[in-house]
Amino acid sequence: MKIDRYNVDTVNRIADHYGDILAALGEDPKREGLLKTPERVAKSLQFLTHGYDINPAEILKGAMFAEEYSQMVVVKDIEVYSLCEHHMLPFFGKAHIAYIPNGHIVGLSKIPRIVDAFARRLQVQERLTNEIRDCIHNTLAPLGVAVVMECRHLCMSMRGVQKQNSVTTTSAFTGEFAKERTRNEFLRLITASLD
Ligand SMILES: Nc1nc2c(ncn2[C@@H]2O[C@H](COP(=O)(O)OP(=O)(O)OP(=O)(O)O)[C@@H](O)[C@H]2O)c(=O)[nH]1
Ligand SMILES: [Zn+2]
Repeated sequence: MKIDRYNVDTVNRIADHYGDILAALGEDPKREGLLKTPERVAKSLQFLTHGYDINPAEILKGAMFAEEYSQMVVVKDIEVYSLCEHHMLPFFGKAHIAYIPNGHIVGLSKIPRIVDAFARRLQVQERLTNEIRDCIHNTLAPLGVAVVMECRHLCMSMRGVQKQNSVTTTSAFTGEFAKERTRNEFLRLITASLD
C-alpha cells in the first residue's frame, strides 16, 4: 500500500503518537514550547523518508543521452543524509560515484538525485551503497559502476559506544571496476584535490 506522505490524516496520525511519546519521556506535551512539536516531528520525519515516494530508475531514465564518451565519469563529494534503520538516528557524510558509459551518459545532477532518493529512507550504509550501484548499473547499462561512501553515524557517537571520530567506509563495484587498475584510477580521482 502506498502511503500518501503529506496527507493531513497521516501527519495527524504520526503526530498523535509523538504526543504520547513526549508524555512517556516525562515531558508535558501541553506546555507552550511543545504544543506544535508532534506535528513538526511528523512533518520532519515525512521529509526525512520522502525517498520512498521516488522512483530512482525513472530519474535516470529521464535524462539519458546517447554519447560516444567512454572514459570514467566521476561525481565526488556528494553530501549524504540518511537515517539508520536500527535507531532512526542520522548518519551522514559523502558519496563518491563513477561510471564508465557504454553508449549513454546521464545528466550529472541525476547522480546526486538518486543518492537522495535512496538515502531519504530508513537505511543501513551497506544497503544504501549497493542500491545506488545497482540502480545505475541496471538502468544505464554502463561498462562499470563504482560507489564509495564515507559516513558518521550518530547512533555511534551520541549514544551507544560513543565514539566521536569513527567514519564508516563502504564500497560497491560492477563491471570494469572489478579490474584493479580501473578501481585504483577511481580511488586516485576521488582522493585528488582540485588545487
Ligand atoms: N552494518 C551497519 N550497522 C549499523 C548501521 N547503522 C547502525 N548500525 C549498527 O546497528 C547495530 C544494532 O545493534 P543492536 O545490538 O541491535 O543495537 P544496540 O543495542 O542499540 O547497539 P549499540 O549501538 O552497540 O548500543 C549497532 O551495532 C549499530 O552500530 C549501518 O549503516 N550498517
Ligand atoms: Zn543506528
